Amino acid sequence: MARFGVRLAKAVAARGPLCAGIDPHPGLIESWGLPLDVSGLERFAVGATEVLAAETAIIKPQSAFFEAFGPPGVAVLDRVVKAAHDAGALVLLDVKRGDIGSTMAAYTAAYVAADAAFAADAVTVSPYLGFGSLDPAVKAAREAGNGLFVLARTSNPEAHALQSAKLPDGRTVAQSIVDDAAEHNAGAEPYGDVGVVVGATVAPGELDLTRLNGPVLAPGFGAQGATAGDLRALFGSGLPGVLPASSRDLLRHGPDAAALRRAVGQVADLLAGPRGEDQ
Ligand SMILES: O=C(O)c1cc(=O)[nH]c(=O)n1[C@@H]1O[C@H](COP(=O)(O)O)[C@@H](O)[C@H]1O
Repeated sequence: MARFGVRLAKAVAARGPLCAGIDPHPGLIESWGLPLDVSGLERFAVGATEVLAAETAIIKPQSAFFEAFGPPGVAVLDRVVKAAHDAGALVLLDVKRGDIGSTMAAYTAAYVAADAAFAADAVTVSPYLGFGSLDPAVKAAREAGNGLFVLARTSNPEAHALQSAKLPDGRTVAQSIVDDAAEHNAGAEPYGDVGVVVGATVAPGELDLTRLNGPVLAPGFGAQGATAGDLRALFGSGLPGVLPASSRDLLRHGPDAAALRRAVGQVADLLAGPRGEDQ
């Protein structure tokens, strides 16, 4: 199997950069007229995935909403991963794992090793036990042709104090994470397998991504207030390697499949700009 970076670039070239989030919030499940139980979760999440994964390059199921239903919810998450692959999308499992290296190795076996229990193409990981603690995951993901997205500068307002704090060498914590990811991606074409997460809500100029040579997941687009214009101001007008991610703002258009598809098309138009620049 080709490397994750190669597979992702190909999928984005074919279907555009939008990453559709599958976040089964209780309020959304109910707004789709479904019961707030595992059957409702399954109809919501698999139904949304079947539509969105046929339209987008990459789907990002948020594990927390499935875990909230206990083991049967996690079984639904597994079905979502399979449904996304059946519809031709890559799967970025949003689990935000991060632990000491030996425990990371176990998470790797769960998500991104060659014979992982969940067949994700990539997962979100947290570097706040030290970027080096992620090394077992980087190694195993690479060997399996999979990828990682490392939290660098997240979209939530609480993130600033910690992630924008300065290290003794003058860089911010977030910049040091981007730089560590860049080392893993050096020389890879079209880009490497170690992406970073940079919220679409982050102020332009805070980070230098020029050496990253990896994909950038940009959540916060839509429901958290960031616009296509904000994305262009933050990442440049071509948005190279950037995957704007939206969950609630897409899912609220369901359960009607045609309405969900239309919502994806509208977002794609906004991202393509320039007419939607300020919307
Ligand atoms: O890693 C993420 O996906 C993530 C990082 C971040 O900085 N901010 C952020 O909102 N997310 C996730 O992205 C999704 C955002 O959902 P919406 O705000 O509904 O589009 C949620 O699943 C969050 O957990």
